[in-house]
Amino acid sequence: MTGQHGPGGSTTSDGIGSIGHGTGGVSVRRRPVFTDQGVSPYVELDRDEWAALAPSTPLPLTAAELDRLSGLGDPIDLDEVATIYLPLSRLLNLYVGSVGSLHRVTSTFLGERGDRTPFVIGVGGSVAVGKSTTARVLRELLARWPDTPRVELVTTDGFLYPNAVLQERGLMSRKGFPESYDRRALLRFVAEVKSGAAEVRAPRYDHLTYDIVSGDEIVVRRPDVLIVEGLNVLQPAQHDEEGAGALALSDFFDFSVYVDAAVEDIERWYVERFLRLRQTAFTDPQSFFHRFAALTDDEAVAFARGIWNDINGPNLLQNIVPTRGRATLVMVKGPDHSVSRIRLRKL
Ligand SMILES: Nc1ncnc2c1ncn2[C@@H]1O[C@H](COP(=O)(O)OP(=O)(O)O)[C@@H](O)[C@H]1O
Ligand SMILES: CC(C)(COP(=O)(O)O)[C@@H](O)C(=O)NCCC(=O)O
Repeated sequence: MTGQHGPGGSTTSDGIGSIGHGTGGVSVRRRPVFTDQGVSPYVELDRDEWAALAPSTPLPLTAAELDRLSGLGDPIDLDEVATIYLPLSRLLNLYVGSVGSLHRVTSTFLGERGDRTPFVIGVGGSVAVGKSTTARVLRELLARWPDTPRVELVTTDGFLYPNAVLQERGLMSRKGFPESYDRRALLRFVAEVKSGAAEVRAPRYDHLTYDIVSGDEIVVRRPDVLIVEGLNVLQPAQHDEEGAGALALSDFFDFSVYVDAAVEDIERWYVERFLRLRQTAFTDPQSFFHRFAALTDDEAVAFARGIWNDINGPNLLQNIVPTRGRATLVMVKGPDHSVSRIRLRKL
């Protein structure tokens, strides 16, 4: 995947653009991205160009808060948050304002009371690319903007079919593939939250037992922002037997982020996380992976690579990468997780 990010190709010249409005008002040259298919809808910014958009607001997170945020022991550093994630939260904050105005215009036109509906953000990408970390950082940052104090984060794993169903359908080794989810239930969930329903419930997945927790639920109560994080959030609509067009989950997104990196880096992050979990979560006798806690390092690496090669790698290439061009923003990470480039949809 290296060198094939986003709608592809190298960047060429021209166009002027600025995010402006509280980002320092920087005016920078923006270049349309040309691909084999023609002009892409994205503008591409390298790390420095993006960093120049950082607002002058003081960093609203303390080191202690960041510690809490980090995925599994690899804390994201404060500098990365200030440089990359804070400007992104400002852009999202501007979108929240604009989408709210549009919504009010529609309500006025319809002669309705303009109740605010949650702003919905999708965060997609491979297993182990850093979706959860990105989503958690965005949740903390967005909650600090005055107009979006209530931010809920939901992961799509709650909509995986329970293991018993996956086993019955021969899908246990396809966990994370689109067909391993109850996609209708997921779509209904997001549509209900977006429609402003007072209380919407989702099932909960437990990574420890590797299964849906029966009788447990996540309850979402009219947040200002809902972040939906998962492998398949940008999948196109499923068509029914008659071929009639259905809605895609992303039809309910006001903004979406695809977290991208080279496949070899993501595989390494997956193996490293597996090794860390072996020393922590897997030592719990309740863990689905408990039997692997006693593996030697070499055996554990071979086992994690096996899962990557059989499940997560093929899912990334077959199902997830093809959805990248549907995101509003593509965040490209280098080998150390630092963001090297950002593509933002302008057209
Ligand atoms: N920005 C980051 N800086 C440093 N480490 C990160 C960053 N994002 C993710 N990681 C680490 O990479 C691994 C995968 O991240 P995670 O957010 O759990 O991925 P996903 O939700 O996509 O499976 C974790 O071990 C996490 O700590
Ligand atoms: C639970 C997941 C499918 C991720 O689900 P998501 O929240 O992205 O919908 C994934 O983390 C997973 O467990 N995949 C199965 C292969 C593996 O054990 O890595």
